[in-house]
Amino acid sequence: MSEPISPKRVRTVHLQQFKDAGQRFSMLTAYDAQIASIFDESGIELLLVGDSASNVMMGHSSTLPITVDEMLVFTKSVVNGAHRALVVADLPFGSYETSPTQAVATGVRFMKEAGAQAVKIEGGAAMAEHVRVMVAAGIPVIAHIGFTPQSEHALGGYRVQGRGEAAQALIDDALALEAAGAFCVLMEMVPAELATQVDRALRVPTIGIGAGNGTTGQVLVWQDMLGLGSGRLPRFVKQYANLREVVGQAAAAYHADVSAGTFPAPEHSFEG
Ligand SMILES: Nc1nc(=O)c2c([nH]1)NC[C@@H]1CN(c3ccc(C(=O)N[C@@H](CCC(=O)O)C(=O)O)cc3)CN21
Ligand SMILES: CC(C)C(=O)C(=O)O
Ligand SMILES: [Mg+2]
Repeated sequence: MSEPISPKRVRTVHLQQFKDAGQRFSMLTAYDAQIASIFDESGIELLLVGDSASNVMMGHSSTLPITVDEMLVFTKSVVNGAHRALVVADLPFGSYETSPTQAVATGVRFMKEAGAQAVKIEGGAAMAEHVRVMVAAGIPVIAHIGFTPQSEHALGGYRVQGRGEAAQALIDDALALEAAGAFCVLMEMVPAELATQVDRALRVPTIGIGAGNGTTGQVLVWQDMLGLGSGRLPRFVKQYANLREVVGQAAAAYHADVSAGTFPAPEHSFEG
């Protein structure tokens, strides 16, 4: 077993070192400074300011409506809370697909205005030229393939990608995006064996969500992982805590104290 990789500040080069050393790294989403600092201090290497903020922060039913300006606020907040982890911003739907020029312009905003150290875009080989031009402009890019939620209407719903004949196309997408200069390829809802095969076919590290145990890294949406939401969780989530219960019980206890007149007590009050 090689020495654990534990940089003072995580950079893209370290993620390559993880893969080269046969080690795994972790990514969680974050949308605010306090949660970012907790995950940062817990050793999470990568923080994703996901466009899942559209769902978990704003209450929309998909990622499609969130805007660049909204994502910039969440990204600035995470950058302010993160000291060690690498902060990656999701480029939202409609902000990069039109052209490599549009993708560079949006990526530059996330780096210049919010301090993101990398960005993520959804799409396969059709986005390879976008990635190439972004990387040439100095924007580190994670390529997101498999189930790409921004394309849910084109894909016909939330479903596993790359089964059967589609497997080769997914491998080809991954290779094209690596060749274009993506420093990482993220796979969402892909059969475990296929994701493992992609990780082995690529030099660069892979990150999985619903992609089994053979990717270099893993990512989850933090509210799913910590049990803050109310809905049914996707199969790929492991729930490590039940914050909804903790927070709900605390709020109810506060409400009861206020109703009963037991909060505030003298120690919470000021004398004249
Ligand atoms: N809270 C949250 N968690 C996420 O993981 C997430 C978001 N939001 N928003 C953006 C995308 C959308 N994602 C999702 C959301 C739901 C399923 C889901 O319901 N999956 C089911 C059905 C799979 C199938 O039928 O093949 C599952 O059981 O996994 C999958 C991916 C992942 N991302
Ligand atoms: C689920 C992850 C990969 C994501 O793209 C997001 O949180 O928006
Ligand atoms: Mg996303």
